[in-house]
Amino acid sequence: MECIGARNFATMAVFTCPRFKSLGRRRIMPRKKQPFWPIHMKVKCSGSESCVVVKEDFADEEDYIKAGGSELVFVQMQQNKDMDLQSKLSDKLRQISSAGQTILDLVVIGCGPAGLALAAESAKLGLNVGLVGPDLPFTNNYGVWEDEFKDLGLQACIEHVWRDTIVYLDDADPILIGRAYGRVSRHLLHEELLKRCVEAGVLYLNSKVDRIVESTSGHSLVECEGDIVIPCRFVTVASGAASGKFLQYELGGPRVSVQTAYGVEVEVDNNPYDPSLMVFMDYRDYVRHDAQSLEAKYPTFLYAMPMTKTRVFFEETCLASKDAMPFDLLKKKLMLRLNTLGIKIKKIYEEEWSYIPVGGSLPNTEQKTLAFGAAASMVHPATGYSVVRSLSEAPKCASVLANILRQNHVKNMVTSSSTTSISTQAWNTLWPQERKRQRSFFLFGLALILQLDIEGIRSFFRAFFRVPKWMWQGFLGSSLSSADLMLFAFYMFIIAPNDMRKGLIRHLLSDPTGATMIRTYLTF
Ligand SMILES: CC(C)=CCC/C(C)=C/C=C/C(C)=C/C=C/C(C)=C/C=C/C=C(C)/C=C/C=C(C)/C=C/C=C(\C)CCC=C(C)C
Repeated sequence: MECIGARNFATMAVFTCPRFKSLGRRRIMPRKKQPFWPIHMKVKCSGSESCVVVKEDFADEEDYIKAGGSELVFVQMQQNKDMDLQSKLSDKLRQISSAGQTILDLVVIGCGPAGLALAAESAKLGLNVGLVGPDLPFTNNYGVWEDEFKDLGLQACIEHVWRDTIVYLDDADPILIGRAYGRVSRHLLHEELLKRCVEAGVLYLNSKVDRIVESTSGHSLVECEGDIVIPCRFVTVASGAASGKFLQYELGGPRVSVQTAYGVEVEVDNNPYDPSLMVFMDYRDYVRHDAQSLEAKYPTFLYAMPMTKTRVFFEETCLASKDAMPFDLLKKKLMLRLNTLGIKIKKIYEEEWSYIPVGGSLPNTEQKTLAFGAAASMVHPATGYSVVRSLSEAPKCASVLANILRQNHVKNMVTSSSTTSISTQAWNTLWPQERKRQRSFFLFGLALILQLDIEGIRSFFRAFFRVPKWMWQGFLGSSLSSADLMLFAFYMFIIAPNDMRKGLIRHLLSDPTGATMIRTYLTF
């Protein structure tokens, strides 16, 4: 078995889409037309550490693309500490399901931040909760606004805080945002969420779900590998954007776009960035590309976290594009940028490839199976951020599930029609009309960004960061109501230069997302 030729396997997350067969130096993906099978391979890395490659399981490539458009591959190191905790949970659910007597209130599929948070919050409210998914640590380096993470009581999981955040759009005045930014330790966050699950009594099963079926008594049966079947009242899929195999999405919605990024955490000489400031976006030109070139087709920015003067995490990011920007190109742009800035890389600690589907359709809210996190289209379409929203909505979603179960007395009496109607109630709480209005606005914004070239993006963000702080903060944090978003739109319109104003009106009148937004706003 071969690994990707990265220098450090400890934290590398790799996401590829079918277009990208080659990542870094070695080819690890099955070629087109080969069947898609689950891969679970142990690989020897440095010393006693071992890596695991896991690929989601789909019937075929088409099925996979339908499910979310991308092929997901995670390469990561298993860490004993995290694994020990999960394994403790593991045995219990296996025992219960083999005894075949207990019907759980809720089974959550997926052990990422969204799945763990929802499982813990639901169990805290007294529900019998099972959690099923692969036994793996988190892979992503999350960046968050410090105040938002503090509000979630997760401050202790932030490993580095910058007192302020800066945006460079051109060589003129940079924009100081006036908000502290933090880097989340994925290990601490994982441990904290696991601890919450253990304390709340979540039952864990380290397995892969094959299918979800309905029993004649109205319960759902979660069929896992190894002939384990878990009966439950509710199933919630929280296994990320590629959860399409268990869910149906609305037909005719907007196409999924993609946010791609390539990052390196490095030791450098000549770092020009102030270590007390987090660089949220650096859109300055470092090399002039021919307007027709592939590089110009994908406007990118640098996202940089200077941990010290010499240790920095740099990430070249394409905010959104219709087709995923090739990773080779992202990497090339990053290296050219660093080179032009005179930054000399002395050592690479880790590399990160990030592929985040943004936009796309909402889940079909008539289905019985529920979804949460990226599987429930909770990724912010115009920014790609999702972890804070999932963590902050987990208690609300859990309390809705708990109330619905209580009100319907389904602990003693479940029929297929009652569970369908309680699923509808749960879906309506997750995606009420108000949320749909907000999302239609974000999708309109996403479609706008997609058609801008680098100059257009610069003037757009110049206007964006000039609206009152509560507006742009609320926009990024998905906390503006649909009415606030209208106010924000008018504000942007007023302060925008004339050509941007024309562009906004043209986009509103001609892009299908404009018509959808107006329709959604008028639906009550
Ligand atoms: C690993 C992981 C997880 C990750 C990695 C990756 C990265 C690094 C990422 C990053 C990202 C970022 C930084 C992002 C950011 C973003 C932003 C800032 C965004 C923003 C956006 C904005 C928008 C969209 C806006 C919009 C606006 C609008 C739509 C407006 C409109 C207006 C109008 C229409 C007007 C009207 C008026 C009349 C009619 C008069």
